[in-house]
Amino acid sequence: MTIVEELLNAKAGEAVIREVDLIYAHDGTVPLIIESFRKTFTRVRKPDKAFIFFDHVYPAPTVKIANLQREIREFAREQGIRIFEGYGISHQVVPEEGLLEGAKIIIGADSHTPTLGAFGVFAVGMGATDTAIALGLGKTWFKVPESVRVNLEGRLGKNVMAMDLMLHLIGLLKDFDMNYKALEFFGGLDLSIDEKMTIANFSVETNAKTAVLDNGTFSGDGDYLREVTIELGQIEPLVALPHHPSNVERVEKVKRKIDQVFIGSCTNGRLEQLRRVAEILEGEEVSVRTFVGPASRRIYLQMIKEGIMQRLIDAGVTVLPPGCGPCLGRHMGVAGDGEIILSTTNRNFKGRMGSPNAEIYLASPVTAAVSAIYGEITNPEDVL
Ligand SMILES: CC(C)[C@H](C(=O)O)[C@@H](O)C(=O)O
Ligand code: SF4
Repeated sequence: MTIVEELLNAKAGEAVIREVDLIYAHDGTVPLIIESFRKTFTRVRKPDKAFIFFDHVYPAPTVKIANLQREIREFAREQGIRIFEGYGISHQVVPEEGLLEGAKIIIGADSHTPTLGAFGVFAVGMGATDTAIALGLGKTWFKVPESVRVNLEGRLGKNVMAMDLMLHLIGLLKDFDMNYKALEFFGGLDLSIDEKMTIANFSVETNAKTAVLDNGTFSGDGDYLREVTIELGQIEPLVALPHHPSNVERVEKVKRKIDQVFIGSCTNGRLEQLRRVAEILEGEEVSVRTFVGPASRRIYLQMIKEGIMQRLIDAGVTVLPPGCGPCLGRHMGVAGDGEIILSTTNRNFKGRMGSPNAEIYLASPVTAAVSAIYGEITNPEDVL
């Protein structure tokens, strides 16, 4: 069986109905869910298994958003659902706050819900209507996806991160139709959970339905659609050029002056990544505006304890409150016309971070940190 078949206890291609162990949504999607929910239901079936996170545009920057957030608070109160305000990005806070305990099948009203696949669970993103139905019924239907198997061998080089591995993989799969397929990763067991979450998170950009990493308990002896083996030691620092994450190039080939750097998000805003950034920036100074957004409050606190915060601030970085930050171009550092942004996030579509006339390049936190010092996209292998 593939991992997904094991988790859903059914063969690929079958349609199954399953109880959902955990359902979550955020300030960006709850208003639509409420609208959908009210058409059919009055009560959330399992309020203790449902959670709301304020992470996307928080604290509210406009009256309109403040009012939407009031509506969400009211709905949550009425239904007995807990809201996590100011805790950080949902996909990070769910495991950090222990909400994943005992859960195997998870749905989230956010496309990056498969981030949780790093923990060996089946986690998928759903739209507002499907999420509303799952909230009302406590269960939902799935078509069991077919899987592509990725074998990770060896170790990443010292200046290479999980983000580079994923840029490499998205390049490899560029012409392969990943629609409604799952990515299953085997090997790489010595990668930290922070980096494993980057792998599961970025998998979404290949168009995969979900991703799951073997935690050593799965057989992985199923029928895979395709098998890819990646020698981690051979991966070089990479960058995604505008306007798609699969538009991958070796960093050394991209000489581009930049206006802004953002290091953070559910892709790369965890401790392992921010520790690397702080090591690189220690005693240095950034030459372009640089924002660092910790993915959660716990990470933020740990940054203070470990002296990461001090080193970043000394280097001229602006540290943002925990949350999505400028990742989706709604607040806290939106891109202006003609600006060139280097970001450790997962999407660089036109207009994603603000102006449609801005250009967004995606890279690892290591590449982003050295580039922030030099003010242009810089190969870490040349300078570290
Ligand atoms: C706003 C939200 C619905 C969206 C998503 O689902 O992914 C966002 O998190 C993103 O990264 O584009
Ligand atoms: S950090 Fe970015 S990619 Fe992640 S949930 Fe927020 S907006 Fe989506």
